[in-house]
Amino acid sequence: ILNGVKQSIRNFPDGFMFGAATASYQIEGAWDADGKSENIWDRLTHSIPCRIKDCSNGDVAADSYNRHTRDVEMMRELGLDHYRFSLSWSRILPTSFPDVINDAGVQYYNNLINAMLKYNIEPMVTLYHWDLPQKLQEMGGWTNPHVVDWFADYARVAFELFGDRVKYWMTMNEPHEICNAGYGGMGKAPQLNFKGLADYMCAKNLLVAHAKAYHIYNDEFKPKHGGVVGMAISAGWAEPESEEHVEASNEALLFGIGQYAHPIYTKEGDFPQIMKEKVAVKSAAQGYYRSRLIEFTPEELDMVRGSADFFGLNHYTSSIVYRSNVTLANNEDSDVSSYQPSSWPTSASSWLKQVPWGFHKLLNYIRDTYDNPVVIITENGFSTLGGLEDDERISYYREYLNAMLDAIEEGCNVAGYTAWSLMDNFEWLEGYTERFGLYEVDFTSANRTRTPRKSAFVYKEIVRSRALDPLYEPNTNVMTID
Ligand SMILES: O=S(=O)(O)CCCN1CCN(CCO[C@@H]2O[C@H](CO)[C@@H](O)[C@H](O)[C@H]2O)CC1
Repeated sequence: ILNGVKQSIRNFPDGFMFGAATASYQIEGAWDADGKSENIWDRLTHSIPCRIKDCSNGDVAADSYNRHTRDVEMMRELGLDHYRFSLSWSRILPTSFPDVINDAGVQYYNNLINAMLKYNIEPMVTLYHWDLPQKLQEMGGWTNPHVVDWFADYARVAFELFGDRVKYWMTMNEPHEICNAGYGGMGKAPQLNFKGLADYMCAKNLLVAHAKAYHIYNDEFKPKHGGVVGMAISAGWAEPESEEHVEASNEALLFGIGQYAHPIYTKEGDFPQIMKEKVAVKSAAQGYYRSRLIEFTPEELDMVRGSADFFGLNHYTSSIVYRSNVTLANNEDSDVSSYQPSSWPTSASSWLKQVPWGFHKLLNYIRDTYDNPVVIITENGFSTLGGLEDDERISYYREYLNAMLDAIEEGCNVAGYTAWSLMDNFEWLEGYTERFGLYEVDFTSANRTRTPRKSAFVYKEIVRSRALDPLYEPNTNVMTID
């Protein structure tokens, strides 16, 4: 009983998978060690260092390239079922192409995977988590249609190298960040900032590249290894400001999650109809001869439709949306505006507010819009400015897991949950100023000491007991491997 309210313990479904996630550029370091070649984040952080808030970079980061033993120990301390990490394309293929395979780089991933399997921790591998080889960006990167073959060739090498032990694959992490933020804005490398043009080229090429990799796995590797392939799509919930803005909310979701989920997870495939219509009309009005949104060919439509065995979802927060009546800037194709009320609990990240009911609504939306696919939460987590007594992060995890259990009780087919992140890491343009780790990393120490936060002990107990007990108070004196 807490404040007079009975606190009930909630159990997770049998077989539910609990994990934690990281990404190559954010944790590995060793940016040019043992034959790895330059990627677009090396280039951005080295050429314009203070584009990053603290003028830092991932040259060393958490030094996981040299510390996979400690990383696996942390997974064992938490008792994880799975660990999601990404492969560095330019560490495995230094020329970007399969003519040269970098054995030292492959060895790092083999050592990590083999150590995980030794302790029954399921590797969940993301092929691409934003660290494109710089050479490929110089040839147009994701706006160049040839990226489909570049990515497919890289994917086939990864399936050949690790497919005998890795059963859970994701092709891309957060296509919206890759394309809309990286090519349509300044939010991510390469900061091309051609909104309404390069972002749409990226979106189409990325989806076709994803599908090609999916079919390679499905045709050439699944028969002998039996794994699954999906994509980790990021999505915030869009809550209508009032009844009159419900249509604006639907449009925000279609331009957000729908841009990447519709082509893959709906029966008809393709970009959402309203997106195609709005961009075509706006493009014509601007005097473009063709729509700025690049169309799929009929063959591409068929290739992309149904190209996933599960729905990977990265979710953090929500916003309030309404139909804006301001005249839109050029190439702004969705006339929907959004904001986050100042009353919503904050985090160390300007965009991340604690809105658990938004998670519940988003899961119901995915159930209803994409015919209740198997969903794996591939990222969910909370940022602080540091410190080990992270009660806010504990509250966030409990609230979001509670909301997820509500959605599961309403029929949402959620098979697993992955906390972002196992450890503090390079938070892109925010550098090391925002911390997402269950483990704190001391970036001033030579061996990048990892220390469990209070939230690590709480998450460990959730994984051990397969239950959510809002009253559990951990003993944080010593972390053990049980
Ligand atoms: O949600 S709303 O629509 O109300 C506002 C959108 C704000 N976006 C959401 C996605 N986020 C990228 C998340 O990025 C993910 O999360 C981690 C923490 O940032 C990163 O470290 C991971 O690498 C990345 O996969 C950037 C900000």
